[in-house]
Amino acid sequence: MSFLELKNIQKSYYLGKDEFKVLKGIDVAFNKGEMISILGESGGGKSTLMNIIGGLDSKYSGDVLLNGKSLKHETDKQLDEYRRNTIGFIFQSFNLISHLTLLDNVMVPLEMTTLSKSDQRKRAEELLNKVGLKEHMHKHPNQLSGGQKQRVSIARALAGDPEMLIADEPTGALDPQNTEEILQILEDIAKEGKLVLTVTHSDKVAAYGTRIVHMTDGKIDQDKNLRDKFPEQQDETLESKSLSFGSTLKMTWDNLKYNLKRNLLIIFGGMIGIFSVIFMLGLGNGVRGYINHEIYSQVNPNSVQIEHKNSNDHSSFKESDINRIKNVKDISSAEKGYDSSGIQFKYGKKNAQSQMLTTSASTINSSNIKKGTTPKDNEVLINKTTAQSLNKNDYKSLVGKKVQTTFTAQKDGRPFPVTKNFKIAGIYDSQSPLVVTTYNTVKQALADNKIKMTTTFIDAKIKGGVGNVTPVQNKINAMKVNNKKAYSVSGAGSIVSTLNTYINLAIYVLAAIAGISLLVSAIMIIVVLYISVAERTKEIGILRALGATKSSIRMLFVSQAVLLGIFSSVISVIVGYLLQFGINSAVDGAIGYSIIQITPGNAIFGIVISIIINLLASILPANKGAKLDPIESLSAE
Ligand SMILES: Nc1ncnc2c1ncn2[C@@H]1O[C@H](COP(=O)(O)OP(=O)(O)OP(=O)(O)O)[C@@H](O)[C@H]1O
Repeated sequence: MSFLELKNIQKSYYLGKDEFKVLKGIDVAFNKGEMISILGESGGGKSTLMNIIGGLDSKYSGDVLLNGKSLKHETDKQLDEYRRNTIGFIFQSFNLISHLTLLDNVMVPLEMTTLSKSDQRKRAEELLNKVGLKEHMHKHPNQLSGGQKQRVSIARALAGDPEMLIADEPTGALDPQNTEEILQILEDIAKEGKLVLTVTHSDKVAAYGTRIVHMTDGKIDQDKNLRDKFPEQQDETLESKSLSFGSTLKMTWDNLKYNLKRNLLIIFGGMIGIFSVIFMLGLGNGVRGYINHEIYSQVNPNSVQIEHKNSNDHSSFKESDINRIKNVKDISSAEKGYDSSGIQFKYGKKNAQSQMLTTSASTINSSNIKKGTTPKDNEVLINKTTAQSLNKNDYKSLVGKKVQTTFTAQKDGRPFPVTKNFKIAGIYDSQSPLVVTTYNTVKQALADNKIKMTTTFIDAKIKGGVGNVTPVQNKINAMKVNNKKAYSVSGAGSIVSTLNTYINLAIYVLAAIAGISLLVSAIMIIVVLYISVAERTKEIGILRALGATKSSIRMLFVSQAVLLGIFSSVISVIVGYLLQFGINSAVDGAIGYSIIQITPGNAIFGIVISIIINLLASILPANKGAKLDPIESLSAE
């Protein structure tokens, strides 16, 4: 059984409906240790035959048998494997990958073997040494002479330890001296027991082989042994695998570095979109935080007051009302409350006024109390403006002092002024002109005037964040007593909550507008990748010839897009944080608040969205690259 056997191989090309028969029935057998020169007229079908033998073309009739096993009807994957394991290609135009160093070019087939990284490198260096180029291994192909390039391509063809070498016009572009040297290397390879198939036009080159096969008009018309073939050797071959993700990534990385300026521009373009989104979100967080901070410093948004739905109803709330409110989910407490408008103070000769007396201490944020504490029985908490009216020079000294306080109550359906001396428990600084005291204090003051205490509102507190306020308010507003809506809720929380909804809406609209530039960068990535596929068509052909699978080619472009996305977004995040630092340092002094707050969540969102967009943008170009025909790609200029 021969190593390689061709049986009645026929191949036609079609131009429209016209059939051009190129191979018209090739029957021939080759063995390892042979150095075969394929001679023939130009256009006789030699390259077409080599493509079939090399597993690059599977559209033919007849059969190619390798060790008796047919190559036909094989899947793409099996043909990829066949090229990796069995074939090494050497081309007339060398077909080295220009953005990789010599070492990396030779490493490509080795990365498709199961050898360890260090063994791969060792073997690549040995092979470069064998062809006399070890000291040039860090150069790029464009820094070499033609003869040197061909030697690199021989080293690369041998790297995967193939059983057969296909050399299509290997010396076509070389001077006589280099031709001689290359042929010597090819002969040495045959001597090692490999099958070497060399396509040539030159009789001189053909004479170097052990056998000449001549083709005319798509058929073999001469098959002549020149000398004995070299002995076959049974040595272990390298086990192959498809290109690993890491190797693909490294190739992409090398390509990015090779086209550095262009890629920096693309990264910059992508950055604009991601940066705008991250920055808008950060600014939104800052503005929302600032507004909330300002509001919360004045009031407690989780404190609500429940009044009668009917504003003409001045009746006292009952225990049953309080229990009803207490049972509402997320209400942490509900207490009797009293309020009255139009408060007057007298301290010595000084008078002052305040808008409202309330028993709801929680409406005042305790952090705003400048001096003293919240009031106990027979005490009041007043605001700074009121205190300053009573003692301009040293308002804080009023804490602990007694002031005459007058508020208006209802007696027999008429307004009735109630006057009593209360101790000032504390002074707070806020714009709300409230006077706070306890329920019992009011009750006692009214009793002194023979007035029955009325609970004018229910003072309730809501658990959790400000987000709980609106739902709880809605529930209470909807509650019915005797089939009628009974309560009306007021408090700062619902305003804060509504305000936040509007601010969030504005942030998302702004971020979405900024996001339009992401669409632009996605289109940019699509265009760039299509250009990249066009530029790297030859490289795709080379990689496919070396046994890379379609998915490896796809991965090459997907990883290019993803890497670009990672770089743009990570730089955007860094720039965003730097700008945040700069702006906040400048503004902090003026408003006492960090107005830009990019959260880790925003940063991660930016990076993830950038990767997803680039990933999606890479699908079409990457598929185009993967589907390219290896033979056509190899002939790309
Ligand atoms: N993709 C193709 N579509 C149509 N015709 C093709 C295609 N590839 C090759 N041919 C034709 O097939 C014939 C054989 O081409 P092939 O390249 O195999 O010849 P060759 O013997 O290698 O020639 P040369 O020595 O000049 O390289 C030629 O006439 C060529 O024009």
